[in-house]
Amino acid sequence: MQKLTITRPDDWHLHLRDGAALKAVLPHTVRQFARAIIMPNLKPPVRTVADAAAYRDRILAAIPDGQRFEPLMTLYLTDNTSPEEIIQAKESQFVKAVKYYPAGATTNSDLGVTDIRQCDRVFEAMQQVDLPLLLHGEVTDQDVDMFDREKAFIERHLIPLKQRFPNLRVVLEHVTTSDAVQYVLSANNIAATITPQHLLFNRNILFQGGIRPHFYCLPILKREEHRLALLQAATSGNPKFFLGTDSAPHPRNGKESSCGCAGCYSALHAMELYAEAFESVDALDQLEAFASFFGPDFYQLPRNTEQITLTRTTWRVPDEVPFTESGLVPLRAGQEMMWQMA
Ligand SMILES: NC(=O)N[C@@H](CC(=O)O)C(=O)O
Ligand SMILES: [Zn+2]
Ligand SMILES: [Zn+2]
Repeated sequence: MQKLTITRPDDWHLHLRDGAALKAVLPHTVRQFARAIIMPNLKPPVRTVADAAAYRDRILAAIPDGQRFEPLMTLYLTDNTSPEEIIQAKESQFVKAVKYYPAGATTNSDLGVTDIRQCDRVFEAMQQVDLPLLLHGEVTDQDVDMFDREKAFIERHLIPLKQRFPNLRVVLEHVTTSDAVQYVLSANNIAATITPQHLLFNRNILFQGGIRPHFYCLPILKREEHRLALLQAATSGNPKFFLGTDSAPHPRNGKESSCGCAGCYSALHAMELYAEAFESVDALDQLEAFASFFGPDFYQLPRNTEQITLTRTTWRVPDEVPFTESGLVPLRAGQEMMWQMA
């Protein structure tokens, strides 16, 4: 195949940041995606409908002239989120989900939830108004090995949560293990997003010839057997698995540091990265449903009607793109790509 034309996709997990960073990265997403679920982990986080409305306006103002893009907003769940805020969120129409971060699990999660069982009144309201819950599904317990934190989250928190709220619609974000795939397949009212890096790389890439901070994200890359399980899930045609890049820009000096930030920048070339992953298992015919159908179906939104085209062309990922005071290193910087968006 030399050319692939599909319905314009959406990104169901995206970090756009704010200010100059937002202006630098948004055009990359807008070039490919019609809509995106916008993560609320700003500093300070997007905690209320009023915060989300203001952030949405800043995003809309940063869209390049003549282009169209719809930011789908989320609220950042804290110990203090009220059921009333959930009802207002649903009524707002532009808040599409609530995001749970365990306190301290990942970038800007300090104000996240300290004990998920304390949020039951909020989950009750979410189940009632049918507002999806998005999970950063990792425990933070220091006694749990870094590579087992997703599995432990499912066992300790997600299974009990689904028992308490069977009708609450949940997205287990950026799944990284075969355990997560198995669990999502086995339960009702749950879906999962999958990133390009977790489809393309296993944890070896983190240490290939030296330590490689630009492949460091959370949840961390896992063993090859897990990558293969994710690739199988993404290309299976099962609507429970859909596209969410988790593109998470950090300045170069924040990544190349003695204590580097977690997050891979993939918005520059997300669809090209996914195309490569799907082609590696001869499943390009499944890309459209994963990227453009299953996400809107889960969120009960119309599918896009425009199309995009990817062509088989070799090009080199830039070493860096302009960002803030320090540049931004995209995933796979300096390497050759096989697909290009027309
Ligand atoms: N994925 C990451 O490694 N980082 C994300 C946060 C997140 O999605 O956990 C970020 O905001 O930088
Ligand atoms: Zn996360
Ligand atoms: Zn994320």
